[in-house]
Amino acid sequence: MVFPRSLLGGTKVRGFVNIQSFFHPTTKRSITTLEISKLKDPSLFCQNAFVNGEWVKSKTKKEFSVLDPATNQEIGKVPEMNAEDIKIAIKAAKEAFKDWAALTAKNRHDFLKTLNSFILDNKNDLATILTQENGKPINEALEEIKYGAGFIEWFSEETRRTYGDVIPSPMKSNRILVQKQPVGVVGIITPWNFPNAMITRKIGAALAAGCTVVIKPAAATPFSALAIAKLASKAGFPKGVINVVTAEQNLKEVGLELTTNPDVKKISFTGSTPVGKMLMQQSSSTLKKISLELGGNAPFIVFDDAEVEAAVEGTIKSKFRSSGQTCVCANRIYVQSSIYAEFATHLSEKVSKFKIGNGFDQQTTHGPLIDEKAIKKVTRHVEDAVAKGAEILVGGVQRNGNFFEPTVLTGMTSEMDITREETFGPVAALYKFESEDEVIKLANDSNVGLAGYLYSRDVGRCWKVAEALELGIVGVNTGAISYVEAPFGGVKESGIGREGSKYGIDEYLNIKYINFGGL
Ligand SMILES: NC(=O)c1ccc[n+]([C@@H]2O[C@H](COP(=O)([O-])OP(=O)(O)OC[C@H]3O[C@@H](n4cnc5c(N)ncnc54)[C@H](O)[C@@H]3O)[C@@H](O)[C@H]2O)c1
Ligand SMILES: O=CCCC(=O)O
Repeated sequence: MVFPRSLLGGTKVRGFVNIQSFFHPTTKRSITTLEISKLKDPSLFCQNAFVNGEWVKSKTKKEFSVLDPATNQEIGKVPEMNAEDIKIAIKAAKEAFKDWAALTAKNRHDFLKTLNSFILDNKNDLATILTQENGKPINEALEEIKYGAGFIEWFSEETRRTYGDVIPSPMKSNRILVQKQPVGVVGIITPWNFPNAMITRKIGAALAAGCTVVIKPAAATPFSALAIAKLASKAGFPKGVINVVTAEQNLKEVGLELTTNPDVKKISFTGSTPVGKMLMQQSSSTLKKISLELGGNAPFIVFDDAEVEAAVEGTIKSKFRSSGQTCVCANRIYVQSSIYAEFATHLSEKVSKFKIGNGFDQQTTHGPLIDEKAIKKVTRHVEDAVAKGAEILVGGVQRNGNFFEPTVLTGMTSEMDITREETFGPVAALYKFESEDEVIKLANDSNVGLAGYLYSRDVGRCWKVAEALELGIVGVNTGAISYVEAPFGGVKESGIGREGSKYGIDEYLNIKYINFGGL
């Protein structure tokens, strides 16, 4: 069920917002328009998988369709691969590994630097492919392409800094040497919400370290991954170093092959916590190294000494990026009681001005959700909250297809589903709190710990609360936290390992200790 307009009281909800202004008529654009048909370089739109330097179909001869989430129109088809196909890709990556790992760091730097410049040269086409398959507004897609290219550039530089150590030995005749070596073939599994950057964040580090990769992108967004492979192939990467495999129905057997094949030495996964746990379990059979970037349930805390306008801006940045479909999106917004009403009013005013629509329309500020399943989850969260006493200040309604109105809820309590589950949609849920100790306790009352945010002008409080939060990432007086230079990752059930930053490359390196004697 979705909320009928009558339940929301016509065009006004609690005197705040004209919800009619949400609807962006251009959402009704012709479903025959496919922006990918206008690419400057049409060869970037690839409908085959990429294995051992070749564009291939599946042994199954089957394909699956990829839909534009804004219109549900088919964009194209990619191969439905099975375990046999994946074995071939893994074998290619294994064969390529020896030579790739043996290159000098400077050689690998040069390959990655070329890929970085090819991505930037083609950023408009890559953004078009991304918006077509993911739905996010074109300018946001462009930002993602630049963010994604940044990881390739960053790790092209880090490859030359994989330093070892010489450690003082307890023996006069010996020296303890530490060398870092690539782990081998890496299986990479990525989600649909950042179809470009979640791949480049991993392959940048893996390739820089000297590993080769088999990438399995999300079934909803394979074209961004295949476009990266096309550019890598144009950049001259040797065959087998980068492979991209695709699957939808055969997901389980493909995942099983990647996680149990003894030639894969590491799994790097970004996605939901339940799938991450399962892949970790499967990977234990061959004891693979593992990195997991999983779900979050970000607390966003606004103390009464914060600048309310700045906190509202930060909330919008954090909560509504990609229509709420990021792992670091604010999920529980805790506002101190004395400024709660003021904060809710300001936030609602801003949110009511958003324009939902097709990502290719310049007026659109927020695109569709990825699919019907996502709409159902958001709807369930809103319905559950309302049934348990929350009030809708703005939105709360599904529009046509995969569009959901950006929503602000007040009167949230711990019993509501949103408190425990990541909504992954455009719902700002406001909770009232009284004291610092209380809000730290509430924020930490979660099985996951990826990102969180706090706003206050009291420096002592900022330090104390930031250190007390059980999270991998804390934004203090900012709603933006993602940079290639910063370590990205969570604690608790949000995952294992860090991506980006100077730490990211270590996830793809083994430490070898050489006891050098006879001196
Ligand atoms: N921590 C991070 O850096 C980060 C970044 C982005 C997204 N996420 C999380 O990702 C989730 C949303 O993404 P999603 O819905 O695509 O997650 P998901 O776990 O359903 O899927 C992620 C990837 O895993 C694949 N997959 C699913 N089942 C599989 C199986 N049995 N074997 C092998 N592969 C399998 C999917 O095809 C996809 O490629 C959210 O929970 C979000 O918080 C985390
Ligand atoms: O969705 C999670 C990753 C988004 C980011 O890198 O900021």
